[in-house]
Amino acid sequence: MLAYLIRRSRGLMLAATLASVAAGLCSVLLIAQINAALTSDAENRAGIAWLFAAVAVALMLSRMSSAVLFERLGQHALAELRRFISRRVAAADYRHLERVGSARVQSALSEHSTNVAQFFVSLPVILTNTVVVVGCLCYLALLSWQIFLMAIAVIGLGSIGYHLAHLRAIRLLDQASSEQDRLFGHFRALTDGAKELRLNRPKRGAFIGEVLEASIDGVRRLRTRGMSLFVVSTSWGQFLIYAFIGLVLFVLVGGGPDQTRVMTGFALVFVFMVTPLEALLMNIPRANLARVSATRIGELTADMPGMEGTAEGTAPTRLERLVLKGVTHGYYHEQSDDVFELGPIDLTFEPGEIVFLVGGNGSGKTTLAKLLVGLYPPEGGEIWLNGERIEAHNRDAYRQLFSVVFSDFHLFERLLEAPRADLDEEGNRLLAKLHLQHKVRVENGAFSTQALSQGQRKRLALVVAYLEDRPFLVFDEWAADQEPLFKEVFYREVLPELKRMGKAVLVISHDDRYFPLADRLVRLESGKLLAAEAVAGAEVV
Ligand SMILES: Nc1ncnc2c1ncn2[C@@H]1O[C@H](COP(=O)(O)OP(=O)(O)OP(=O)(O)O)[C@@H](O)[C@H]1O
Repeated sequence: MLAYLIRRSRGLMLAATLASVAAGLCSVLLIAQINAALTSDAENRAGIAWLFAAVAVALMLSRMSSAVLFERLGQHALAELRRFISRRVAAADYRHLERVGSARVQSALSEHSTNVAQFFVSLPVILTNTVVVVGCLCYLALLSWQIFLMAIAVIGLGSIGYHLAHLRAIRLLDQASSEQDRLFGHFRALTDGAKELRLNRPKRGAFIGEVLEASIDGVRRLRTRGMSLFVVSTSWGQFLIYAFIGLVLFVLVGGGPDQTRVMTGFALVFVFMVTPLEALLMNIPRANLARVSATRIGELTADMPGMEGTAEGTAPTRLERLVLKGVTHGYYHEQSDDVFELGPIDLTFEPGEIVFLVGGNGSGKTTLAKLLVGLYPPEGGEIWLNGERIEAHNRDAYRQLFSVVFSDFHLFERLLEAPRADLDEEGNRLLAKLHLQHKVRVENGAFSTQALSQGQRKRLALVVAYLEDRPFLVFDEWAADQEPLFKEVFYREVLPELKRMGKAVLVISHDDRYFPLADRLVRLESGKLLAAEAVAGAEVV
């Protein structure tokens, strides 16, 4: 994921890296000038002063550009990631998305994306300071190669300890990330379940104390342990630096003729090198946190199969005949280790026909609707539309045949679905038909408000389905929360009007007094279509 982001903004990345490296080099040059000024005689100093001033200005400019460019990169990366994740989620296979759940997606879009963007803020610090440290080591090598080798040995020793601690810390941060994904689900429950939590004190207490806070604490504990390990390894690294400085200054530098020059050089280089080294040690953990988050985002999006056939096929505009031949679908329930099997289902739909799908709770009506409209590809059997078999490559085009109001429908702020010139006019006509004209208007392609009752919002969803003007409409218990007047309007006015318009309509319903209005009644029981003779009333199956 990080590599992908770096590739996406290669030019900016290169410029920012060059600016960081230039800043590092200028820093090292500056220390060399200071050392030269300390040990040179008066007449050479004027030349050194000009060089010093030039390098100081170059350092300021390169630091500025590197920080600005990396800030830009960070924001760019954040926007890019959010775009990327949103697109992947929008295009993901629906069944897979149901399994992943919204908490993981929310976590990836917010915290993980921010962590990854933070990587680009840490990167210039890491780059600049690496150059400074490497430059200082080279300068040390020029002053004394024995001490240089010593420094390398100490750095090697420090790195091993640092690395081992890091491996453990990253594992802890990874566990913290998984817990955090769960935590985002609990945050959602905090608002989605606001009513239930207020009405039931023991439930509220248990949820807050045992579920939410336990999860908050879990993230805190794992993060604290992970980050503490980083701090411990950072302190270990810092200790080694000072141990090395002490060793060189008090033990290794003998009393040779060059002693003052070498000692001044070392003292300067060390003092100069300590801050970059510390900055390096502090910023590597942040980069690692970004890596953990990037891996999470990578996992979420990589095993998110795209919807089939989104790029191909023109959407069908006509329905002549839709046939389900022995289609099946199964849900595996992990906790109870059982499977819900729907089908095999054989059904045919034609334009201008109102079909009622009825059955007890959990009999598989919604699942059958999802199969019919192509949200679930059939695990067995076939779907044929107008003599053409629906397969992976044309499934997305096939889905464009339907308008559905599911029982857990979502209303978008804008009426995105119907780019037509008379959208406002037609929308307001339909609102009036459903007695909503005094509550809400369609203005500039959007509903003026959504602050309505659930039944009223469902009427808005019906307006949207009308405006989409698709050949096949599916209503999943649309009338369930409507008052008797609107049940009458729905069953006796809306459905016949849709029939007259030549639409095929599948109505999932529990309103048995309206069953005789169906052209055909399809009854499901435990995932199986009931035999025709078992249903009284309208024509069956
Ligand atoms: N996303 C899912 N994951 C796993 N199992 C599911 C899922 N959705 C439904 N099921 C299971 O499939 C079975 C059928 O569910 P479905 O929602 O299709 O029934 P239904 O007839 O529409 O019920 P209701 O009248 O209550 O809406 C149920 O036993 C349910 O447990």
